[in-house]
Amino acid sequence: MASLSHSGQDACLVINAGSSSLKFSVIRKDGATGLEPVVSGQISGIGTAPRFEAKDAARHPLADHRWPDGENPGRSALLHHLLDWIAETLTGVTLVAAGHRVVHGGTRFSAPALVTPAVMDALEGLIPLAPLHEPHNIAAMRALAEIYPGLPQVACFDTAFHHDQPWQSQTFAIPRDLTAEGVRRYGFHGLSYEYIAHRLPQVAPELADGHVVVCHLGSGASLCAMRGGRSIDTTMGFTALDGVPMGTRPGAIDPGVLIYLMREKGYGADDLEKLLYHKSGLLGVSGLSNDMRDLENSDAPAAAEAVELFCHHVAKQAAALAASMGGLDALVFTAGVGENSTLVRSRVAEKLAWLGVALDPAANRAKATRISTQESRVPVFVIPTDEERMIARHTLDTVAVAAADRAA
Ligand SMILES: Nc1ncnc2c1ncn2[C@@H]1O[C@H](COP(=O)(O)OP(=O)(O)O)[C@@H](O)[C@H]1O
Ligand SMILES: CC(=O)OP(=O)(O)O
Ligand SMILES: [Mg+2]
Repeated sequence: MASLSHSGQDACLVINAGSSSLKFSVIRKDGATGLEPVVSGQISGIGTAPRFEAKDAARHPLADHRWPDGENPGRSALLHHLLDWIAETLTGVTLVAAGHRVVHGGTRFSAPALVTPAVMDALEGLIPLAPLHEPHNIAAMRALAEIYPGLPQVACFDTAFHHDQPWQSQTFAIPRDLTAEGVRRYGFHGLSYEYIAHRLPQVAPELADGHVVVCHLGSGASLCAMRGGRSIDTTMGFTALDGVPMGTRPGAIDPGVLIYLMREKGYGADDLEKLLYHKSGLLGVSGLSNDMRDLENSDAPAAAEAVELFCHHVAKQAAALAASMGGLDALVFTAGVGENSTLVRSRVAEKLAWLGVALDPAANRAKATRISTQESRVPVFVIPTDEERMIARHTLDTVAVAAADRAA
């Protein structure tokens, strides 16, 4: 077992439970404002072929473990594997806080919150709005409370970044009493978009006030229209089902389909939830896999069709978001698929050529930061996201404010 000794260093543990992954990072404060990862990694391929990888600060491998075929450990076993590994490996690091990505904050949470039993109960109430994520976010909080009693924990919300969007981006065309109850569009992947909003001015200062569409394409996928670093509109809505197709979710679907399935085929709420969260998207269309890598490596026509449908909707939504904010000055790709799939980026860009998008194939293959040609009217960037860094920053700030309040 590798051991990392960083004696006397105060650090923040970050847990980010996505739909196909469990990402983590231990991040220490470096000077007054800097943050430096001590160790980071993820369990990817949850539900298909789980793999645990961890790297030290210099990105040298510390762990790489795959479970044997047929042994498919559940979420809870994988979380405990991860937490045991962290406890055994990180000797000498003093954890001063833990931060969690929490997918849904509902109407109550629009900023990071210290985790208390009452907060956890409130988050339990949001499980029906994010069944693929919220239970795992809460499970990580409860597990850490047992292993590290007294460690301050902070919930950082995916919905918070979208909180101040214009009303027309947040409102469904339904009776106002339902809107007032909170049946509205919230948007997700906000920690990722917030990180990109912070990185973009460093990568392209001339775009500080530009109209930017950010494509967060992972196992869950959404797009965000951003101007001046603020969210103007996004493709996900009340839940993380809306928008573009994903690993196992369909994206936007005519609600009439759901009424048809209920009336004519006897579907109940649980059947619909299974269909929409677990059996649709790339998996449903290909009949093979929810993982973009498997589809790109397959010769099956249905795999190619699934990739094509995904790219079709990403391009269509990018154009819709450009209309929503009144322009398109740059396009950004991020997250698992956005950062790694040359094919998806190139297909999406081809479909947006009429808007002035032109990729440089060599730069695209090389995963350069700027992948468009010099002539492209719309520059295109690949910017790796870092939700964990965003969570660490919010967590340490929230804990410091709480300590100052107690001292006052
Ligand atoms: N080299 C690659 N080529 C294509 N797709 C990739 C590659 N590496 C990762 N991916 C895709 O990224 C997805 C995971 O993205 P990620 O953002 O980590 O997801 P999430 O956080 O939603 O679980 C995988 O399901 C896989 O489809
Ligand atoms: C909100 C969401 O879909 O998250 P992820 O992409 O991490 O599954
Ligand atoms: Mg994710």
